[in-house]
Amino acid sequence: MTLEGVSVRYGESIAVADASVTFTGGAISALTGPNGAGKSSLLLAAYGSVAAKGRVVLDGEDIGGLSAARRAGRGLALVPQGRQIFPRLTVRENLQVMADTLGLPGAEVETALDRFPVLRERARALAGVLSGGEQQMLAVSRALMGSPKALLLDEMSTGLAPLIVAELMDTARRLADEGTVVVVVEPSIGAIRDRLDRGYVLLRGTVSEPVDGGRELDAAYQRAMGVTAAASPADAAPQAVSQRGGR
Ligand SMILES: Nc1ncnc2c1ncn2[C@@H]1O[C@H](COP(=O)(O)OP(=O)(O)OP(=O)(O)O)[C@@H](O)[C@H]1O
Repeated sequence: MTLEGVSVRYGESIAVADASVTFTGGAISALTGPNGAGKSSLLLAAYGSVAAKGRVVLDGEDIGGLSAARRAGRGLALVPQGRQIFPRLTVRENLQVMADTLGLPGAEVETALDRFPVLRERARALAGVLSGGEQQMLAVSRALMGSPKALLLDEMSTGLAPLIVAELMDTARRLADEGTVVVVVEPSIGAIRDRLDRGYVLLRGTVSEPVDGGRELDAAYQRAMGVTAAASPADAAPQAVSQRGGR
């Protein structure tokens, strides 16, 4: 999946500045950077939840002009920050809503319940009473309905116990191994860095060169932040790049 020249503005303020980046299938890619750097805005722009300029190419098709619902129909899935499940609906009903939205058969709800054993056990519980980790599993399982080509996970690990994060990353790895584009966005990648194939640092709306390996990405992030402290804002942003290819 390729984002080309994506920009997001909120009034006068520029959250994402002409970002170009390719996330390939078969790999877990990360986007990291400090709070307010524009990470969520870039994901929301890709998903179509905020107005943005630029191209969003998935599987060779520019879906940048489509609504979020149509992008979902083309195979793009987002687990937003805060999960955004329906707290007053049961686990099963949350999954049913997605099945209805995407026009999927009821069997897909059963498949989604079986993706994490805890969802099957809590199928009739209100989603709002689930623990944070259980809600995240529900959000991920719901996003995977319809077998997306690309899965965007915004701050998936926030507030979760290491074992839950590990289970979610196992799922991410399985998806990547099947060829799915998996993108995790985290302000701190320490807990998952050994699970990452490559990544990018986002500073003030500008995306860095790709960095191979989670440890290397962590180091690049630290360096970028060090440079920020020592130099002028214009010097601080990593070099923007334009890449082509990928899914
Ligand atoms: N709906 C909005 N209206 C106005 N400004 C916004 C809106 N959403 C985000 N911003 C601003 O855009 C900038 C980028 O925000 P964004 O949430 O994309 O950053 P982020 O890197 O995801 O941050 P965090 O790690 O804290 O979630 C910030 O300055 C933020 O205040």
